Amino acid sequence: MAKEIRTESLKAWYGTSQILKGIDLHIEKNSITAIIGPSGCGKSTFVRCLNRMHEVADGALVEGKVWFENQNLYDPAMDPVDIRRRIGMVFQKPNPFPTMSIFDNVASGLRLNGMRNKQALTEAVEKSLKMAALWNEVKDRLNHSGMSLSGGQQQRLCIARALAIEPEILLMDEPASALDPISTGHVEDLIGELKKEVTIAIVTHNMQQAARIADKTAFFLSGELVEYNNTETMFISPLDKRTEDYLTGRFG
Ligand SMILES: Nc1ncnc2c1ncn2[C@@H]1O[C@H](COP(=O)(O)OP(=O)(O)OP(=O)(O)O)[C@@H](O)[C@H]1O
Repeated sequence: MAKEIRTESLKAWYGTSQILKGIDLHIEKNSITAIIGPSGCGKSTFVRCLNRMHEVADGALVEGKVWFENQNLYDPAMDPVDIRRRIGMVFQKPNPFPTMSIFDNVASGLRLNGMRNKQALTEAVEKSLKMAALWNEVKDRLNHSGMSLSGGQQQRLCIARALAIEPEILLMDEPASALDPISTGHVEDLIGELKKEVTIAIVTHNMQQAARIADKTAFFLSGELVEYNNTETMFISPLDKRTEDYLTGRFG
């Protein structure tokens, strides 16, 4: 079931460089929130803090709180592995497990969680591939390598893999930037459908994409959240001059 997530004074560093300078952002449940801003402003770092991936990097540090419903994900009692299961991630470049079949790619997380029953696995794989709008294209070749698919199909396979373990939040870091316009369209349609099941935060460089799919948009600049609003409102009448300059292509 979809959940909301809310950051409170979220700060992040790589070594001595402070990347996030205290972000308060509410990502509402069953919505799509786009994170936009110029290169290097901290968008990826922000989403990686939401599922405790940031801390995996050398010299990385996080301060502040991330509320997942009423639990702070940075509470010492929280298990990062469990958090990453509940808050899934899809990356910029499709990254299917290269030695695995299509079926095994999608089943991998379920098997890690201990699911062994073949019938249950088969049903879950089918459901995830259907949710990722890939089932019809691969149902007759589930035992082929995941690498045999096109780039756009591989990205939908990665989305199916993330969905298989039924995350409550899905973080997407420029999921369509490596795809051609037709595949991008498929992935965008899919994201629009998925918000019924899962809350989505998506990093994108593509303003048109944010305008097409996001309910809410957050504009980041130099590690700060400059503006957050309904996407339409922000695009039509941004409140901050810096947002307007970015949206009109004056910088970034
Ligand atoms: N592993 C790392 N080690 C050190 N610095 C890093 C690392 N990853 C990112 N950075 C730095 O952190 C800053 C923010 O990077 P981040 O990837 O969060 O920005 P972004 O807004 O997502 O950028 P882009 O749009 O170019 O992907 C940048 O200055 C970047 O160079």
